[in-house]
Amino acid sequence: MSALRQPCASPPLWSEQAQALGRAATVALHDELSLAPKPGLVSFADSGSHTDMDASTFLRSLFSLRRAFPAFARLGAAGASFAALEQEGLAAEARMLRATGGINTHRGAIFTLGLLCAAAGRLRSNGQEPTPAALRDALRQGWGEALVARAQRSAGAMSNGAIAARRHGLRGAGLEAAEAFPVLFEAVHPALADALARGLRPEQARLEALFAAMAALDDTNLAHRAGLEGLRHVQRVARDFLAAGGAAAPGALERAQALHREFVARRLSPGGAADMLAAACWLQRVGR
Ligand SMILES: CC(C)(COP(=O)(O)OP(=O)(O)OC[C@H]1O[C@@H](n2cnc3c(N)ncnc32)[C@H](O[C@H]2O[C@H](COP(=O)(O)OP(=O)(O)OP(=O)(O)O)[C@@H](O)[C@H]2O)[C@@H]1O)[C@@H](O)C(=O)NCCC(=O)NCCS
Ligand SMILES: Nc1ncnc2[nH]cnc12
Repeated sequence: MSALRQPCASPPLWSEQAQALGRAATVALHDELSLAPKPGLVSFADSGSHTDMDASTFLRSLFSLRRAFPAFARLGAAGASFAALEQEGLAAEARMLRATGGINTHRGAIFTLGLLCAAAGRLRSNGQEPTPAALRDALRQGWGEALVARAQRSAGAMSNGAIAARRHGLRGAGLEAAEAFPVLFEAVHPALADALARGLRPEQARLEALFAAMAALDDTNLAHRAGLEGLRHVQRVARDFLAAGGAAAPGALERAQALHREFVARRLSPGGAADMLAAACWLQRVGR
């Protein structure tokens, strides 16, 4: 057999595409990190409501994850089982924790963006575009049943998120995934896409998307730190911000900055909403 005919002489096209899908996830996490002001969250400006991490902790975490997201996309392209994705996710979490000295920077993001990369890899390997609708279908068809079973199994788990979800009857990360991320696809990504279509600058559009996430998500980080009252407060102020014209309104940046100060004073940190922003930035890059 000639060299040209040998199977696997060069990586298949979808392997390069998996690399691009995964790289877009790392870039999207950087998009999220670099947005400021961002109420209660870590940015290059400050550490928000956190005393154990700053932007350099997040950068170390990002660097440690650079191979994980292409791996998720390749697994998706190869038709991998949910168990294989979970194994990759746990290995990525372990690398993140080694890189950050045990601090949880991106556990939720590994889960959400990992699943999205896997779904996009699956689509690309079938010659399909990772549009929002196609991604939701691929998630449901590929791993929907396993995600539902996982959400039921983990209802008794002892993670911060599971405890908060149980105590307050919230839709945590597992349930969002089991329903193919309704908040991301129905609220956060549309807010980002619409803001860009209206001509807002990328940073303004990301601020709008972050507030859309804060308004709609049952963010278990908030409930863990500040109870149901803290979560509902954040959802209310986010809805008010959007109703007052959002990121395009005069004085929006000052209002976001004032909320940042208030959240820091109350130790509020919408980490789940930050993950939704990153996921929307990834979607904007790969699946318009
Ligand atoms: C499915 C898991 C993500 C586990 O989820 P679970 O709900 O059991 O609990 P947590 O371990 O608490 O993690 C959930 C993280 O998901 C983000 N999040 C919160 N609410 C939502 C929501 N409604 N929808 C989607 N995502 C949500 C959030 O992640 C971000 O915040 C973290 C940093 O916050 P911080 O304030 O520092 O929090 P902590 O250090 O935890 O506590 P304190 O400082 O307050 O004391 C950071 O992770 C952000 O990304 C939640 O934290 C998952 O662990 C799992 O099953 N993994 C398996 C492997 C895997 O990834 N598989 C992937 C493919 S199958
Ligand atoms: N920028 C950020 N600050 C704090 N927690 C987060 N979780 C995800 N992104 C975050």
